[in-house]
Amino acid sequence: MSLPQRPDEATRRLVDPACRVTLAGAANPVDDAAAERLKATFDSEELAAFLHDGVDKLQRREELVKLLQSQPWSDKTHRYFLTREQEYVGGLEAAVGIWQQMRGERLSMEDGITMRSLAYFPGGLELHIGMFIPTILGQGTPEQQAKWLPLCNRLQIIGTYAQTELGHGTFVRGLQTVAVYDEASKEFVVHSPSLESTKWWPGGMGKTATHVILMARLFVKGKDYGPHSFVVQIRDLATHLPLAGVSVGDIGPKMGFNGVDNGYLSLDHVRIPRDAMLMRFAQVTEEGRYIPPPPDNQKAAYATMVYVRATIVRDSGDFLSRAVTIATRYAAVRRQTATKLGEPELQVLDYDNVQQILLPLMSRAYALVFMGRSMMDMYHSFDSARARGDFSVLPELHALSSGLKALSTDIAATGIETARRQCGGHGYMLASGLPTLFNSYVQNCTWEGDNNVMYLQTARYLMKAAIAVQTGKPLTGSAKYLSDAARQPNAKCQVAAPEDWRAPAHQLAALAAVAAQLTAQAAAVLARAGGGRPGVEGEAWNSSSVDLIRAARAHIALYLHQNFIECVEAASSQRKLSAGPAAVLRQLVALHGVATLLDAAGDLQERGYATGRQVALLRGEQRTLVRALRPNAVALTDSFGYPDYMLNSALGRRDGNVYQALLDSAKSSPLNATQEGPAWKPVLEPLLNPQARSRL
Ligand SMILES: CCC/C=C/C(=O)SCCNC(=O)CCNC(=O)[C@H](O)C(C)(C)COP(=O)([O-])OP(=O)([O-])OC[C@H]1O[C@@H](n2cnc3c(N)ncnc32)[C@H](O)[C@@H]1OP(=O)([O-])[O-]
Ligand SMILES: Cc1cc2nc3c(=O)[nH]c(=O)nc-3n(C[C@H](O)[C@H](O)[C@H](O)COP(=O)(O)OP(=O)(O)OC[C@H]3O[C@@H](n4cnc5c(N)ncnc54)[C@H](O)[C@@H]3O)c2cc1C
Repeated sequence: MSLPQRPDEATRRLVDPACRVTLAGAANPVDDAAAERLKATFDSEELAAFLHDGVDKLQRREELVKLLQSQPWSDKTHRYFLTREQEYVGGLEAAVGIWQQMRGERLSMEDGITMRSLAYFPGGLELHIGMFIPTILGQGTPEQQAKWLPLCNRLQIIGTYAQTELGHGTFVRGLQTVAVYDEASKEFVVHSPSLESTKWWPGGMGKTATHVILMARLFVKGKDYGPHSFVVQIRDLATHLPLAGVSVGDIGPKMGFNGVDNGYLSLDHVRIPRDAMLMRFAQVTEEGRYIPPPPDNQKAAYATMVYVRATIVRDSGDFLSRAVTIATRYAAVRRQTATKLGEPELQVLDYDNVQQILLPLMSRAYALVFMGRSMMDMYHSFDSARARGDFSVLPELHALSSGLKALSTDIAATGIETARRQCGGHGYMLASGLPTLFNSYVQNCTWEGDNNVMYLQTARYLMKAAIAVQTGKPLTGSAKYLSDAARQPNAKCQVAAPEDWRAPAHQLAALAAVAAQLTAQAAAVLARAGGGRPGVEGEAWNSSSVDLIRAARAHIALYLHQNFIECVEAASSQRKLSAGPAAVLRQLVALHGVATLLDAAGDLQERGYATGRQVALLRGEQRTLVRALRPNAVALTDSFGYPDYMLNSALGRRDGNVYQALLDSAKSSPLNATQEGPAWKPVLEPLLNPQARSRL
């Protein structure tokens, strides 16, 4: 059923005159959405093509959307009304459906990845694709890859990554699952020796996976060599029943992501062949000799975590930009409160407070999108170097990917919820798309390394850099600015007018000053706690962790902003963008710098780098930049290039027809399947129906 957007004539004649004025003033959201696009000062399609690496890629996405919309397994109409079991089965059907389409239509891997993100239906294959295959690729020998990867690619086996246990997630060296080499049979015996050693959390392990990458402590001839990776079959391929000695199941409902069957697993002296240990780096020979990984790659078994953290950084911009798209488009068509009776009500996006929240969030989404691309480039160049046996960039990559994983997911998770709250009551509807987006995103702050713990890994690197600075050693890489800061410990902010704060040079100088101060402070606190001895472990480290995390956050915030500036300047100087989109991106960069600095307003002043007046100028500049960007708000969401099918949001639809979409969605609620509702017979009728009540 379709209702008119404005009150019809008959209604207007019925209502009293005062009310009539308000009703007549109501605007049409579809007109508002169209009018917004006319305000734009740049070509949003050009920017969209740039962000998606070409018009042809965008067109291809449209074709893939059509393909998905024609399939029952990727229909999203009922997505918000599913039971846990339906979600689990549906998530798998979608993943398998995409895989079959790829095979049947001979689609490329890139098409498959795009289809997965368009359909976005997390399920039992997430870890097969996201960690099982990458671990075999990264840590398996060529022979092991040849054995396992074809089976993985044909979905003849399904795997997951089983590292975390009931008792240990963060402290990987504390894992209790063991893999003991038996020289007589040339097998490993994998075993869970305690309740705490039960594997807990691996995605898809509950009811889907047939195999796991098991992270277990390797024992050879009684010696403990710490966590190593093994491929272990847990279910029979013909019956899907657990193999002997394997106890496995689903861990139960979670805050979100319920299509994924996260699982538990306990092993009772299960025997696996020697070649089940992934031996690209560390090896155990037939006769039971342990060959360690190369000295500069002692953490080879942790490499999958570095890869996945890089992909998490990449995805953060994607998720935040979806939320910003929904909230901004809705704020542009939602009207609330007329300043004068009889005047049209204001678009919510024209309220200063809403703009001041949504547009900085937009700038953060763009910054994360660019960061994600750079992070993956960094990972791929490490991967090529690793193939040549060169691990020299790993410490820097680990420090950056850990800190960026933490900061980007903090920004994205907080940002999605902020965006949802800007949508008022309708943002609380699943049909808005925002609650599901938040609930299925927020675990990114925890998995693959809790964010506090990840900041502390970056801090470990920073503290070593701080010690190097103190001893006069030259620094390279992302912490190089610490040497410059040490040479000018009393540098002061040079901003004199509000617009000075737009200059990348002023912004970077201020962010570097904050990061350098917080690093120096953390180093001093750590040294004091350690009785003057520098160290990156133990009680002194623990009692300094608040300062360490602040320092790491500031270091990564600087890195994120610097990357945004460099990417936009490179695109502009290489003429990948024309003047219009380049100018708007520069405004976003400026706003991102200002918003990031405002997050650190206290730190800017605490040690006298900036004055209160300079911070006031910064705040004023944020207002100016937000107002300058306001006409482009909706066009900037268009440049993210999300098809309506992908967003699956009544509020974020491109055409602005939000109220009709909400009503249509409500009508598909299973509670509306009958007029009287499912509680009528068992509960309500005995109470309400006089005849039934008389029978009580
Ligand atoms: C799709 C997603 C689904 C989710 C899946 C999951 O969650 S799966 C489960 C995901 N689970 C998690 O993410 C668990 C999170 N926990 C961990 O990653 C680790 O246990 C830890 C990093 C917290 C500490 O580890 P530790 O106590 O062994 O280490 P330490 O602090 O004593 O440092 C020793 C040295 O190692 C270095 N180094 C460390 N890591 C790496 C690395 N990846 N690479 C390279 N290097 C690394 C470190 O810099 C240091 O170097 P230095 O200074 O000596 O030259
Ligand atoms: C949805 C979801 C899916 C997951 N999927 C998988 C999977 O597929 N495979 C898998 O193996 N694992 C998986 N995990 C597990 C995940 O990797 C861990 O939960 C994560 O690494 C955090 O570890 P933890 O749960 O032990 O937290 P804990 O370490 O118990 O953390 C609790 C608190 O202690 C703090 N803390 C802990 N250690 C330190 C420290 N050294 N210094 C300072 N603070 C500290 C943390 O910051 C946190 O605040 C998943 C988790 C979730 C939520």
